[in-house]
Amino acid sequence: MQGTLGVAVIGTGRMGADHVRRINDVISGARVAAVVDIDAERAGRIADGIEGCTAYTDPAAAMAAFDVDTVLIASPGPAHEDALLAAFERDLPVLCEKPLTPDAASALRVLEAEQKLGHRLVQVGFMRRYDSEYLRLKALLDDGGLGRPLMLHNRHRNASTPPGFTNAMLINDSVVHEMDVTRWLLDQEITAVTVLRPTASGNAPEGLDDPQFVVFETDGGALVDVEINVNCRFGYQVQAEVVCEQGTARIGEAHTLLTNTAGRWGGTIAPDFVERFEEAYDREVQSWVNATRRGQVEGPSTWDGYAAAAVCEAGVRAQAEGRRVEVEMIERPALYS
Ligand SMILES: NC(=O)C1=CN([C@@H]2O[C@H](COP(=O)(O)OP(=O)(O)OC[C@H]3O[C@@H](n4cnc5c(N)ncnc54)[C@H](O)[C@@H]3O)[C@@H](O)[C@H]2O)C=CC1
Ligand SMILES: O=C1[C@@H](O)[C@H](O)[C@@H](O)[C@H](O)[C@H]1O
Repeated sequence: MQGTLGVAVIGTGRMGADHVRRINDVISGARVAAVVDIDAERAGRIADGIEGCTAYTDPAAAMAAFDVDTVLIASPGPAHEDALLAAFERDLPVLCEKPLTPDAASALRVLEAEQKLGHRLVQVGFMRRYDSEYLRLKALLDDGGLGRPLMLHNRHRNASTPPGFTNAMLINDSVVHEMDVTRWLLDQEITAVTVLRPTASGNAPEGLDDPQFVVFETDGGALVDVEINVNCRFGYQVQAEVVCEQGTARIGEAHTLLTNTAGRWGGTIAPDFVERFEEAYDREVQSWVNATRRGQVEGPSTWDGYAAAAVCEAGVRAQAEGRRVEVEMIERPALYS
């Protein structure tokens, strides 16, 4: 696909609006040709500020527009399947925000639909794979100098959660990122999940058990733990430390300016993911546009989205039933080998 790509951005909430800004002002090779939201006023407001951009309430109508070449899905997870299948009908490349879909059965339907097409169309928005610190950690592990990875410790802290955030969302919306980075960094599949809960924080809203401690086992024999702590109040932190046979490596602690002043030493903590992962989102969307213009599909695939959904399903059951749950997954299809 040559020339400037016309993108239809579906869902113009927090992430969608940020991706619209990114496509307009930050990256090259694409423009926002359409925005779609069930909230017509919201979509209209965004379209009004962009030359040549049309607002829609129906994703399929936007995809049918003559100037739409690609689709960026940033609606809530339960709306992804319909939007993905509509994009497949028109053979349009898609960048789909995580999660691919909210459960393994719907992710499998999407996986099967893409296989019927016979070629990949989807890049899933697991943006940590584009973060400079995670990329360095991945390169170090692939280099092999640290030896075999034995353990991976993760900390995932959010300042607060939006209203209505549930225990299942803690797994499906938040820990899903650690599921993806575990599979990607270690190049191993997750085979079982256990969820433990300490005493709930006084900051946790009614009905949410926060923080939680999640453990993954992998088919390569590694153990992975995740502190998920989404109402920590002090800011947004994502950290990882891998313990290998010949050494350890850690990211996420000092990616900021460090100052010494008045008897104090330290840096700042990002308030949220939009700031902490700003460069990663930029790199993710630019890579998607570049690959699409070359006629290629790269990055986290529908298979990665399905695998994460299968691990999420085990995680939600492990959480609800208070026991270790094994992950059930199909064999990796040839299209994703
Ligand atoms: N990669 C990352 O770090 C992050 C990814 N996300 C993901 O981005 C997606 C959107 O999340 P947010 O922007 O936080 O949600 P949001 O609630 O701020 O925005 C969602 C928007 O989609 C619209 N919408 C709802 N159903 C729709 C449909 N069927 N068709 C079109 N529009 C529809 C809503 O009216 C709203 O404007 C989710 O999949 C979420 O998991 C969210 C936060 C961070
Ligand atoms: O994807 C995201 C949110 O949906 C989720 O709620 C946060 O916990 C994550 O840190 C963020 O990256």
